[in-house]
Amino acid sequence: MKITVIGSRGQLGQDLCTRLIEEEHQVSGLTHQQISIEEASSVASTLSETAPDLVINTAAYNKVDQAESEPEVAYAINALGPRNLARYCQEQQIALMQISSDYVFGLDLTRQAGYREQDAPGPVSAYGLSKLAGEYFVRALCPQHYVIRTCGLYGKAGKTGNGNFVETMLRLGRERDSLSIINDQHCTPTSTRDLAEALTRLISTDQFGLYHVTNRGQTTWYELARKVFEIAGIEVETSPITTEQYNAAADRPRYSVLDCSLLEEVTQYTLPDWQTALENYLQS
Ligand SMILES: NC(=O)C1=CN([C@@H]2O[C@H](COP(=O)(O)OP(=O)(O)OC[C@H]3O[C@@H](n4cnc5c(N)ncnc54)[C@H](OP(=O)(O)O)[C@@H]3O)[C@@H](O)[C@H]2O)C=CC1
Ligand SMILES: Cc1cn([C@H]2C[C@H](O)[C@@H](COP(=O)(O)OP(=O)(O)O[C@H]3O[C@@H](C)C(=O)[C@@H](O)[C@H]3O)O2)c(=O)[nH]c1=O
Repeated sequence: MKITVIGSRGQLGQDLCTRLIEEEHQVSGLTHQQISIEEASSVASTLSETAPDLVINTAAYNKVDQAESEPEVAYAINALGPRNLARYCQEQQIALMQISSDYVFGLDLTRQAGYREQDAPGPVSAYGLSKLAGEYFVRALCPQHYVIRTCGLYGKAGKTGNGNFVETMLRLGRERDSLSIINDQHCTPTSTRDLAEALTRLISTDQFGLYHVTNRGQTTWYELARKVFEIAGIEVETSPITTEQYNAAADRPRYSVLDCSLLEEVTQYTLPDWQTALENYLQS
């Protein structure tokens, strides 16, 4: 298939390009220097050159706290960007895959079971709201769509690019004597290598729709950080704290674990559990 990956220097973009090329797809990667998804003219001119059968959009505004003070910027990239792409793909009758987030959930404070695709979303942050709007534009405007919700991404491009939680912990764990980390936000951090594998399998099915895709199991940021330190052999004192104690600019879901059984049914593929994924990442 002829595939254009937008955000090709990012964590997911890079691993996805590698995996798709291994499967002998004809891949064009677009960097932020080559396309600005919030500009319809940039979308049309760039995509008419690569002329794909499928566009995969991994580009986004990902600064969750900063989005609270500049929600219009987050909305332009995360909502109007996918809208531009959806319009273009619908006009050209090609397929679009949009990557979204577990942060479209969070409003339900009593939730304790993994979210299915048919569960009602309810974001608690400007970032989450902008990603949800992006999902709706793609689902409403482009019939041949995949919308993928995932969580807590880490991949090798995060070592040098925009960073990730695991890399932040490796750095802070070596720099500081003690760290306070949130222990009341439950989710499933996901390796972009495993996510890229799942998405590569999904596009071979032509089963369009909304999918939840994460590694297996669930944890908290505190437990994840402790596992990072254990695997990396870093000795640092860690204290579990609450979301309120951390007092970030943006609120986050207390529970945003995603149930991935639809993906498993459609692709016959189950992602590794989060601990195995983390070991693979830190050992590679
Ligand atoms: N990171 C995470 O923990 C999670 C991410 N997601 C979603 O997964 C997707 C991939 O995330 P991830 O790989 O971590 O992201 P990265 O930040 O690693 O990569 C995103 C890429 O998109 C580019 N980009 C940013 N803005 C634009 C724009 N306006 N037009 C074109 N390109 C742009 C960036 O370029 P530059 O850096 O040069 O601006 C960067 O190369 C995103 O949709 C994100 O919302 C979902 C859940 C968790
Ligand atoms: C650095 C640090 C963070 N934290 C907390 C803050 C936050 O609640 C949590 C994760 O922090 P981060 O800033 O890495 O991640 P955050 O921006 O909340 O992560 C999100 O990224 C976006 C793009 C998504 O779509 C989500 O799926 C999610 O993974 O860890 C601590 O408790 N202690 C610390 O020392």
